[in-house]
Formats: sequence, C-alpha cells, structure tokens
Amino acid sequence: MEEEDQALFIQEPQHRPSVSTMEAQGIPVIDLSPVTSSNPSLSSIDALVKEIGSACKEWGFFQVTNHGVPLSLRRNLLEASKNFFSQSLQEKKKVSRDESSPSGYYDTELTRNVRDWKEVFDFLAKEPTFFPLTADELDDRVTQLSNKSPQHPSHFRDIIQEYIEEMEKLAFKLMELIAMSLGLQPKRLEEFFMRGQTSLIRLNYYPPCPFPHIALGVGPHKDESALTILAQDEVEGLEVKHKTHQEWVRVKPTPNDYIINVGDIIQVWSNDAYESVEHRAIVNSEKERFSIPYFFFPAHDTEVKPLEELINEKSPSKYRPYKSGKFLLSRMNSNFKKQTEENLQIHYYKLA
Ligand SMILES: O=C(O)CCC(=O)C(=O)O
Ligand SMILES: [Fe+2]
Repeated sequence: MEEEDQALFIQEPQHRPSVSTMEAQGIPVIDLSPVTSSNPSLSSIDALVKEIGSACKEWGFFQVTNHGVPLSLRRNLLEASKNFFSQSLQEKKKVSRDESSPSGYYDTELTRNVRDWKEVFDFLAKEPTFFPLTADELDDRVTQLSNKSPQHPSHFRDIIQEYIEEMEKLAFKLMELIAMSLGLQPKRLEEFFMRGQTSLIRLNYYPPCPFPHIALGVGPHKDESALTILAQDEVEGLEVKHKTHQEWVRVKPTPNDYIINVGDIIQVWSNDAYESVEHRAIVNSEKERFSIPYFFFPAHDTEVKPLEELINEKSPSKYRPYKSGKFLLSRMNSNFKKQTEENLQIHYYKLA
C-alpha cells in the first residue's frame, strides 16, 4: 500500500477490535467425506444434511474437512498470491481494478465507508461474466467483463483457474446439501448458477498494521453471495458475530479446512431460515496475513426472492425481489468509492 493517512482507516469506537475477544468455541467442523468419497451410504448423507442444516441455522458459519480440494493446489495459489503482493506497487498497479471492471488489484477498498487495511486482487470465475452496466434498477443494459492477468507470477492464471474449478465443485455440493437441509430437491438451487454466474475469487493481503487497535483488515459486513468458501492461512484474523450473544468471536485458523458462510442470497431464498452472518477481519502489527474467499453468485439477472416451497400463508415472504447483479454492483461501487450515504444492505429489501 502507499504511505497513508492514518485517519482514513479509523473505525468508529463501536467497531474497533477488542483485545479480549474470545476464540470461538463450537463453530461446527463438518466432515464432508459422505459426499466426497466414492461409495457413500445413504444414512451418512442423511446425517450430514442434518449437521449442515443446524450449522446454517445456529451459526451461519461452519468449517469443512475432507472437502476434496487438493491441498497442493491451495498451497500453490497461496504462494502465487504471496508472490504477486510482494511486487512493487508500480508493478501491481499495472493490473489495477478500475471503475469499468471489478477484476484486478486494489488497495483502497472501503467497507461501509471506512478504508480497509488490506490489498486485494479480484478475479472473475467465468470469462466473460455478464453483468449489469449500471446499478440503476431501471437500466437493463448488460456488459461483458473479463479478467486482468498479472505478468508475474507466470502461472498465475492457470493456478487460479484450476482452483476456481475446485471451488465450483465444492460450492455445488454444498448447495445440494443446503437445499436438502431445507427440505428441497437436491438440485433445486443449481438452476440459478447454470445460466451464468458472477462468482468471484479474491486474494486478500493484510500487511502488518501499525495501529491494529483502531483499524480493521475488513470492516464488519455480510457477504452478498449465495455462499462463500474461505481459505485462511495460519495467522488468525477472522471474527464472526455470534448469533445469540452478539459478541465478536475469533475463528481459529485451520489451514487445511475451508470456512463456509451463508451469504445474503441464501438468507433470502430460505426466507430467513438461514441468516447471513456479520463478520470482519482484524489485523496485527507483526504478521502479514493472507486469505482467499470464493464468492459463489448466480447469474446477474437472477431475481432473488424467497423460494415458493418455503413460503405459505402462515409464513409469508419476508422480502421483495431484487436482481442479484444489481445488488452486487451497487456494493462494488460503494466499496470502490466513498459515498455520502450508507451503502446498500440486504435488509433494504425486507418487507415490513
Ligand atoms: O480475511 C478474512 O478472513 C475474511 C475476508 C472477508 O470476509 C471478505 O473478503 O469478504
Ligand atoms: Fe466476507
């Protein structure tokens, strides 16, 4: 990052990290071998579906083991990410994100209008990605987005593409399990992703921060995705807002597992049965930290609304429909440039 004015990063007192934050006890660790091994038994899948359902309901966050993603691939991508970010700012800026495309390098992102202490590199999972041209709900013009590729490291594009394929496989498996846990047909949610996707992978780099008590790596937010699959390195930093006692709890790094969180879209599809949970990343003054979230998104023109099977007279729809791509673009715009008003949140679509 460039030499910066500290004032830009200062969080409001209520958002500042606390030194005494507890390490989370009980974030569910779920073994996916029933769906990743070659001959699973029906009863083990049944038990898995139940575990996923209660993790989504109670936490909105869980970790998965035996997920089937080759560890070597994850290590290679982490290595490539380290190589990329270790370059000079001038080199990194050759692949800068700009207002017309969300892909590329960026070191001035905001979350809810405060600067994050981080650098990122974003890469679209599909090329081209069809996306709304503007966030205006009345404008139906569509554009095609493509990726920026750094020169260095040399195999960057191949590694990231291979990794995205693995993330997609895992995301589809998780969507099936989540659908089943809601009492839906296993493939019920797949259709939203088959016509296209706006899925995105992000390389996060959090440099050591000289004032970690007043800044954050990523400010508190909920992911706009259907779900997110996060790889963290061995340095802790992720914190999750506990659903019942509303305190921040720290997620212990598990370098071989993945952290899964329910995003805003599942919250709406499930009509609030599963909620998208607020989370943030803290920074520290000594160690750098890397993380790699994969945000799984349906086609941009997907009209997101509670699923018919899950609403009835007794439990009516809690949301008015919105277009997935419009919401995402509005958030991308407000993360890119400081706004005068509060940025768009999922509760905006909530029916009174
Ligand atoms: O770095 C982390 O652990 C979390 C990152 C995150 O929440 C995000 O990029 O949306
Ligand atoms: Fe996030």
